[in-house]
Amino acid sequence: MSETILQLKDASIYQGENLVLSNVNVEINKGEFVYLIGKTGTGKSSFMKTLYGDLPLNEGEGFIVDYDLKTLKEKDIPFLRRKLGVIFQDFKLLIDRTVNDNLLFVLKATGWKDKDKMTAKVEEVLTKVGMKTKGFKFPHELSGGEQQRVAIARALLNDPELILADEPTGNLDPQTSVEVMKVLQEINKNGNTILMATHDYALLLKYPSKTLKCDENQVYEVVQRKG
Ligand SMILES: Nc1ncnc2c1ncn2[C@@H]1O[C@H](COP(=O)(O)OP(=O)(O)OP(=O)(O)O)[C@@H](O)[C@H]1O
Repeated sequence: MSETILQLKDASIYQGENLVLSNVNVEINKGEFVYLIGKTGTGKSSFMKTLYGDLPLNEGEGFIVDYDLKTLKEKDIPFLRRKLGVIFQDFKLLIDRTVNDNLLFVLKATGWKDKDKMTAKVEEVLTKVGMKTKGFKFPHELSGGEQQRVAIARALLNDPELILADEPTGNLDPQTSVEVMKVLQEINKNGNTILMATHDYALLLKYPSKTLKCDENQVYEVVQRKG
């Protein structure tokens, strides 16, 4: 039987007083790669933010990696985020330290203590994204695509049950986007569940997968045409 990683039932998503999405019914199972598409302003980021606890869920039901979004407390959020790997359009790397130190910083902040294990973990995740030899570099010494690979490596540090990627290729040229996408596909093949918001239809066509669309305050699954 497939394991449910995310389930929203009749959920409404708000930005303050404004209703962004209503009657959201979405289920994501372990191992799936799911796109979230929709025009600008239709609520993709708000949807993602609700999932990682940046926006509260006040209406409907929402369960994500064993957390109930409806009863989520402020103090639970860091623990929820440890089970999620979040990737943003603008990478969000710390610019004042090397790639290795960016990753070690996250491990320390999430309670890792053993130096050897930390070094081994950093090497493991950098290897997964093809950046093993670049750990000594500072973010500004890397291309956009390389910085995004590091951000993906960072998202993998605590073996997340679900990766939420909000427009991860939004700042990259088409060729680099495909390279980053290949990394995400590889990670998915190795068992990680991924939800990726994007407006890059070229990627969707090249790597077809289950697709959810935000439109007119609704989220629904779209069937991709073949050929
Ligand atoms: N901080 C905020 N406060 C109030 N309203 C907001 C806020 N952020 C977004 N909104 C509104 O919520 C709606 C959905 O925005 P959201 O950013 O989720 O869309 P999106 O689909 O991710 O767009 P984009 O592709 O441009 O990132 C929009 O009408 C937007 O104006």
